[in-house]
Amino acid sequence: MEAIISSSSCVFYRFLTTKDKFHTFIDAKYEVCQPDDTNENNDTNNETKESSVEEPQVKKLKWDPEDKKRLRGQNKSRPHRKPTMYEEKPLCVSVIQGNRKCFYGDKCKFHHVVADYMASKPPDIGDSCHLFDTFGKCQYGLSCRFGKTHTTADFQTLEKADVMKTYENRTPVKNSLTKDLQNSLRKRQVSFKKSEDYLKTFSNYKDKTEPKTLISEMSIATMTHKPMSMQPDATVCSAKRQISPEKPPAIKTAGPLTDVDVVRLRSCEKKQVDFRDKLYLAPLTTCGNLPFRRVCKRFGADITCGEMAMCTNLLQGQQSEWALLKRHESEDIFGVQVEGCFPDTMTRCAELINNHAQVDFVDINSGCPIDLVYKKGGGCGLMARTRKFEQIVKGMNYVLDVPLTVKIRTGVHEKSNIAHKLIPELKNWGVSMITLHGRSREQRYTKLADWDYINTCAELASPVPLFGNGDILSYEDAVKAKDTGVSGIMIARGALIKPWIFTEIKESRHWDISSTERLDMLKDFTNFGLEHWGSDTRGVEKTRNFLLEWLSFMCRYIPVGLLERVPQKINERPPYYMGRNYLESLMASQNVGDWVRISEMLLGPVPKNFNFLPKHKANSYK
Ligand SMILES: Cc1cc2nc3c(=O)[nH]c(=O)nc-3n(C[C@H](O)[C@H](O)[C@H](O)COP(=O)(O)O)c2cc1C
Repeated sequence: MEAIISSSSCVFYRFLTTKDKFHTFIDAKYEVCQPDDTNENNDTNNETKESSVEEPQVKKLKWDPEDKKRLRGQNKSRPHRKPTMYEEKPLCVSVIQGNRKCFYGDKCKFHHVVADYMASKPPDIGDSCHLFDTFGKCQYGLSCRFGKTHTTADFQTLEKADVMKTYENRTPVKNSLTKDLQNSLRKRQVSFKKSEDYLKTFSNYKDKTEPKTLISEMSIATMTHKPMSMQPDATVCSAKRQISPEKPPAIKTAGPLTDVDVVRLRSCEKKQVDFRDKLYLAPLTTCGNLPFRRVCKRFGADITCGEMAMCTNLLQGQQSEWALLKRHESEDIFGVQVEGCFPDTMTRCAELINNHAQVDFVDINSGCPIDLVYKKGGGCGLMARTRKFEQIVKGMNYVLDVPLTVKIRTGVHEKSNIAHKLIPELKNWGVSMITLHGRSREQRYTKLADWDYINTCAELASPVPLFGNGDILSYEDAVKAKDTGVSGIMIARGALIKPWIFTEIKESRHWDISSTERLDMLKDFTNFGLEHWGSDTRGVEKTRNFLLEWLSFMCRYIPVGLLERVPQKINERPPYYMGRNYLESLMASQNVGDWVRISEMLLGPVPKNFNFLPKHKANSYK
């Protein structure tokens, strides 16, 4: 290879087009792992205090602190700096919000004297504030890093009344956790009436406080909720009628009593979502945040899903976990993904989401391979714990008014696929859609997804829609995938590498996107990020961090105009090449220093002592 450019932090080589320069790219978001000694065929998982359902066969998992060091897929050793560390003494929120009384009084360690804060504040990043321009008001006021445009010489903050009017009574982002709900969850004052009804069907359920209802006499089997297309309405509806408690509780309404207050949705009246032939942006921990999803929506993604949330954390009212459920108004078909391993917590969590969030579907992540989840019996561990899986699916389906979907893998071990055995069961248990990632847990990303197997499974799943997932990076890949008979496709890394893949698929073309267009896309992301995480130093650094995580995938894109043969394949490592201009070369660099440089074009210089190592370390080379 011939070195062309050499700068302090990066070296590019002219793209020599011999095939031998391509070698398999082993992506290991979650590193490749060995089969572990969990007994897959038994319910060998832990019973923790979170579960009140007795499971006599359950073997306790011993928590060995030494194991922590060995947890795979966590990348725990990477340097971690909280965005709060970048500002020594921020301005107190009480001052930002208009000099209201500081809750912490004398003990508050933040600035209260505006002039002192302004003297120590780092310089502004840009001349216009996206929040001020868009909403007519910047809630970060004096602490905004683009604040000059909306701050007067005597430190007053400005507002644009006419622009503000457009946003009156409009909430572009939904599903925030309210303080009231958080307090109720912490004090365990939230009612899980429907979940309790369901959980009482277990003969070994411990809650002795509630009198038994009709439900306890019913077999779980009668509670199966098959999608409308598969089951005559009468079967489902009569089962539902039986399980209502004999005396319904008094109805609380916030106005006159209407049908909506009295008549609950029957399972056959569950909200329906037409999943077929849609492009589904995969749930992506860390990278699939709300600003990134907004970018993908603009490029044509049809279905979006929140990052995986842990059901126990949601039930505890953890703010950071609830942030994963947030939905932007542009996300018209939006679901949330939850992970858990017990029927009681998963059922309650579904009821909580049903009652307090606006979602179109709820997805169970039974494909997650990471040790932290798998060893507890969650993620793809559930695929081998069919009894628990059944109870979870039926319980969640019972409490949800929206469809329940499931994401699975081919199986746990490489040479023993189990998805085909599970799919007929999932149909019977009543899931509304199945996504199949065509690789096993053991394989991670080392081999190509098995689309022949996905095809077989799609036939088995019919009439329940099955989405195929794995290795789609071009519209040709998508066409081939659809030909296998799947109802739709899910795209994960392909969207991170080139979010415009959705446009390419919809328009059946290769888009030789320019580096300026890509920079504009990154600019949109940073603006959405500032809206989402804030335009103060903390928000700017959070936005930068998520931008860098994304750039660690995006650098793998090779511009169409430079390819010897189209399309680029996901499992081929991009060779070193020189772009058609400086920016294109910079965007192709696999050096963290260059990603940081791109972030500086959009978000100003990094703070002192800044360091970054991507979470998904397979993508970081320096
Ligand atoms: C960065 C990253 C984060 C992911 N996070 C999740 C997740 O939260 N939930 C999930 O079900 N799968 C997650 N996955 C797996 C993807 O959804 C998808 O199943 C997998 O990457 C295969 O699709 P692909 O070949 O199109 O990348 C993640 C994958 C990546 C690369």
